[in-house]
Amino acid sequence: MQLIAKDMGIKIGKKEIVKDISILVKKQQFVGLIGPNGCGKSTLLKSIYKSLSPHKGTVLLDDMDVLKTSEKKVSQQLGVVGQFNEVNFDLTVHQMVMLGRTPHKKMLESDKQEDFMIVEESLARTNLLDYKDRSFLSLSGGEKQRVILARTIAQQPKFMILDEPTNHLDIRYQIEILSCVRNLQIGVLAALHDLEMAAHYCDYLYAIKDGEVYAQGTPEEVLTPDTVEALYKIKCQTYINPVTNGLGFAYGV
Ligand SMILES: Nc1ncnc2c1ncn2[C@@H]1O[C@H](COP(=O)(O)OP(=O)(O)OP(=O)(O)O)[C@@H](O)[C@H]1O
Repeated sequence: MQLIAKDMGIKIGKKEIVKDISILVKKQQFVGLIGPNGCGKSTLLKSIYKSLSPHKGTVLLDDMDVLKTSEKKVSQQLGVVGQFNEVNFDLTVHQMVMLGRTPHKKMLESDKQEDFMIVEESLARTNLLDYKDRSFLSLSGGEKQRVILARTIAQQPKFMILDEPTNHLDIRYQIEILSCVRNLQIGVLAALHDLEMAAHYCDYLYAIKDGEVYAQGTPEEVLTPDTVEALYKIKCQTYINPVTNGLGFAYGV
């Protein structure tokens, strides 16, 4: 599915947090949002997945007008892994991941064989098969994050929004999770802080600064020392990472 978020403007109180941003994610593209803390990435993503109302703008998933479509219909197509995933009630990991099937069910419809198979596959993809009977609340932050991703995979979305999906994850799981998402071969829009990960996984990047698009293009076009220095107000040099053969970054203040 293709996502077009056009002319998005978002105010919180009187403050304009997002000022006229347009984003395009072509079919099966992995697009990243980068930028310093507080620049408006989460706010923009929330407005795209209907958790916040923009004061202007349009969001199209193929020809579905997301802002004018019911949440249930949107969630049959759009999966979200948000930044804070705390829940107050306890469920097993298996039950949590089964919740991902909800948008595809009628009210009070019970779980079918197909749902169990999809949940099993989602647990396998996220390396969680051994955790399925564990209580969600007993898990570490990183394990919880993987369960939320498994739940979103079980939803079988055609497009995914990820807000800092690798928060809490150690380096190995950061790589595993982003590879897992990439392998889904669906359109993805993800806010990422790690620039090496962004360079490695993203086809296209939008750099956000003060609620506006400061730069956009391929990772090589956007992640130049000048742009990184302007975004984060640090010193930066890029190099070829000898392990990944991708872009590497050296930082200093
Ligand atoms: N409910 C709110 N009330 C007041 N200000 C808010 C609210 N939500 C967000 N903001 C402000 O909007 C700005 C953008 O926040 P946002 O969470 O979108 O940034 P971000 O780029 O995702 O940052 P981070 O990288 O830290 O997650 C921040 O200055 C934040 O304090």
